[in-house]
Amino acid sequence: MSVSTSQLPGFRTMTLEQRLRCLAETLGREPGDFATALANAGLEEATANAMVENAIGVLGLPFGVALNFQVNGRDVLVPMATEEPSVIAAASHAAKRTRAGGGFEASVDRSIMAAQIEVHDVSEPEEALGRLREAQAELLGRANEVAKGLVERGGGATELEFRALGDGFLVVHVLVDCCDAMGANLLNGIAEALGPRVAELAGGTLGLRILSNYCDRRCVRVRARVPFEALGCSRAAGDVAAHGVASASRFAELDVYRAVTHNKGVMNGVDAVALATGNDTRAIEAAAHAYAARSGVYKPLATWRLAGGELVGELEMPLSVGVVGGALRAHRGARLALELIGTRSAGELAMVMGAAGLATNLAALRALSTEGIQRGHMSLHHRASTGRITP
Ligand SMILES: CC(C)(COP(=O)([O-])OP(=O)([O-])OC[C@H]1O[C@@H](n2cnc3c(N)ncnc32)[C@H](O)[C@@H]1OP(=O)([O-])[O-])[C@@H](O)C(=O)NCCC(=O)NCCSC(=O)C[C@@](C)(O)CC(=O)[O-]
Ligand SMILES: NC(=O)C1=CN([C@@H]2O[C@H](COP(=O)(O)OP(=O)(O)OC[C@H]3O[C@@H](n4cnc5c(N)ncnc54)[C@H](OP(=O)(O)O)[C@@H]3O)[C@@H](O)[C@H]2O)C=CC1
Repeated sequence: MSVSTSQLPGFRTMTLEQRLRCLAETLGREPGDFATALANAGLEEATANAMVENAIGVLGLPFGVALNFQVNGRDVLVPMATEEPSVIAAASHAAKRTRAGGGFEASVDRSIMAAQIEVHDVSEPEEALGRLREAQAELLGRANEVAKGLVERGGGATELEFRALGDGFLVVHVLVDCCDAMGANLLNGIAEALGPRVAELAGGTLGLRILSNYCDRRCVRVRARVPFEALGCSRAAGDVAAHGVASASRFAELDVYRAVTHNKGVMNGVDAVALATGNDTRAIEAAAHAYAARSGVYKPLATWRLAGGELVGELEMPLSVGVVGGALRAHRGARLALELIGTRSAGELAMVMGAAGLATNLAALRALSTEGIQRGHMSLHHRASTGRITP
């Protein structure tokens, strides 16, 4: 379901109950529906006990909504779960400013992940690779028998890759379009099903059979163009802010110590949406930082440039996220988060997550390069430390 607007005037000053009612109205739901969905932090103890081992309860985390987002022309409410004050305000703030340039434009690759099958003790790697290449059709067919459901949805195994790693190691990648799933369990199933035949063809010892979290074929790209005047209370202030953000971005490109913190600011948004929607933040983080270092030097995931009176931001990062399976099977709160975004597509979720990452990055750089981070961030920290939840 789509919302007609992600700008909800006065939302920040409402009580928690008023916010839930306002969201229900905005989404055309019964007042009270959302409160029910979020009861017990959106997760019953009995469900938690079935989800993990040795459970002793459910650990709460603040769950909020970032406003003002427009992604590919569509207004989107962005659910965020985070323990850190000022992240949701920052995202809403930057999203408000980007609206003047048309919001966020995003695109996403197909949901391609690689299942790795490793074989070692291979004495003749070149011959082994030849035999594996000849058996491609057979191996792909077997993979697609395991992933029947995916094939019916228009996905499934699409391609195989073979590499000799040296020292008798060889690895086969089964590339799979996992549609709207994150894909880990799916790919592990495929890797385990194909493993023995791959080892037989390679003439070696079967090793690991597991997906790779380095999903560099499953990237999201997000762009925002912000007119200078939208960045400050006057054209002059906007100019200063735009130049400050572009310079901060350049600093991150030149210095790894800065790039890591810069990317932490990106992940403020990405992880908060991932947590809210029940996605695997460890998988997302591992891939993001490997991608940031893909040239051999750790670089920013998002950059900002000046172009003809506009500040132009671009983010590119791998994102393996799902709107089915995983924690979503059991977690009411996470399902509510997806309902707020109004999507049933993993690609669309990835684009919203990327937009959230670019937004939190912009807000942080704008604050850092103008007044400094302490005023905005610490005033909200102070509010949290005094326990004042509602204004
Ligand atoms: C905190 C702000 C937004 C204040 O900024 P401000 O200019 O004082 O805000 P404002 O009162 O003028 O409000 C502007 C908009 O911000 C939002 N907003 C503003 N306040 C609230 C609030 N209380 N509750 C909800 N929304 C809020 C809201 O959308 C509001 O629009 P309005 O509702 O008025 O139409 C700004 O200073 C900011 O963006 N700071 C950056 C904060 C940040 O990045 N925090 C993350 C923690 S620091 C970190 O982890 C990362 C870092 C910094 O190390 C990364 C890096 O180094 O790159
Ligand atoms: N290294 C890692 O990152 C690892 C992560 N994990 C965990 O694995 C979980 C994610 O695995 P994943 O395989 O995504 O989840 P699940 O196995 O929970 O769910 C995926 C299944 O959902 C079904 N499905 C229904 N609708 C769709 C659709 N539209 N698109 C795609 N699939 C659909 C498919 O089954 P069917 O076709 O039969 O209907 C598919 O196999 C996460 O909890 C993650 O933390 C686990 C191991 C390792």
